[in-house]
Amino acid sequence: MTMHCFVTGTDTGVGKTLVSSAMLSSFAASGLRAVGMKPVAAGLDLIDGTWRNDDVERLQAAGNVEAPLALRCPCLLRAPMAPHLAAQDEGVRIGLQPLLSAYAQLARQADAVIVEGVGGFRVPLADDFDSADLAVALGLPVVLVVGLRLGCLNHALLTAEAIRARGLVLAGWVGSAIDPRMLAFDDNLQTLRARLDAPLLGVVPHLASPEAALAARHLDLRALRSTAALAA
Ligand SMILES: Nc1ncnc2c1ncn2[C@@H]1O[C@H](COP(=O)(O)OP(=O)(O)OP(=O)(O)O)[C@@H](O)[C@H]1O
Ligand SMILES: C[C@H](N)[C@H](N)CCCCCC(=O)O
Ligand SMILES: [Mg+2]
Repeated sequence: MTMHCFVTGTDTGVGKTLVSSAMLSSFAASGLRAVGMKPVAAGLDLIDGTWRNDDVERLQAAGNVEAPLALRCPCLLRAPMAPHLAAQDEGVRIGLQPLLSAYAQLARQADAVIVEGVGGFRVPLADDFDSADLAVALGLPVVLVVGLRLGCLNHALLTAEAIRARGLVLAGWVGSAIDPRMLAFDDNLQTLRARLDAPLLGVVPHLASPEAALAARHLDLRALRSTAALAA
């Protein structure tokens, strides 16, 4: 059975990479061939003479399939900003076909390709397509990461609506406690549980060391199996 999915979030900086890495770590530990893909990454840092993107590196570290960078991240952009603007600065245009082709190649080598979107669900990628169009073109079940902070109820509900409006399956959602001081934490979670109408795959508490394997302890991915079977 394949467990490929598209991970989106309520915003940028809400825990998509942490949760995607935790999913990869969990799938790899259960014996699946798991690989992370970041189709479009914006933000390169010069580390030891090499330009690196933190998301791409974290996803790679959490998976167990060796694949070339060109497949794991076909579109690496320098500036940490909206990807279509970063692309414009570099005089390039983000195209859908290279992203789909890279995904197809990864999917041939893995049981679980975890595709991390960029920012929130409707981030523009070019004049004529956005991140939601990419999810549709990939045809993957979607996992929504809700960064638990004030404002996340509205963002989560709008995102779930947008996912379903495109005919995609919201396979599950994960809460990530990005704000350790959030008021009424449990009541907010309960509100999301009651209204998202999708399986809760876990709540990652605010971790002092936000690492994949530690976050994975808070996930239960069994509910994804039924959706994966539908999508296969
Ligand atoms: N549960 C948590 N506990 C502690 N820190 C967290 C938690 N979830 C996320 N973080 C931290 O919040 C920051 C943003 O998380 P992450 O990089 O996973 O977000 P993202 O949604 O992938 O962002 P981007 O849109 O840039 O890809 C990171 O520093 C991460 O370690
Ligand atoms: C650079 C950052 N970490 C993300 N990768 C890009 C987020 C783009 C957000 C665009 C927007 O919704 O305004
Ligand atoms: Mg990320």
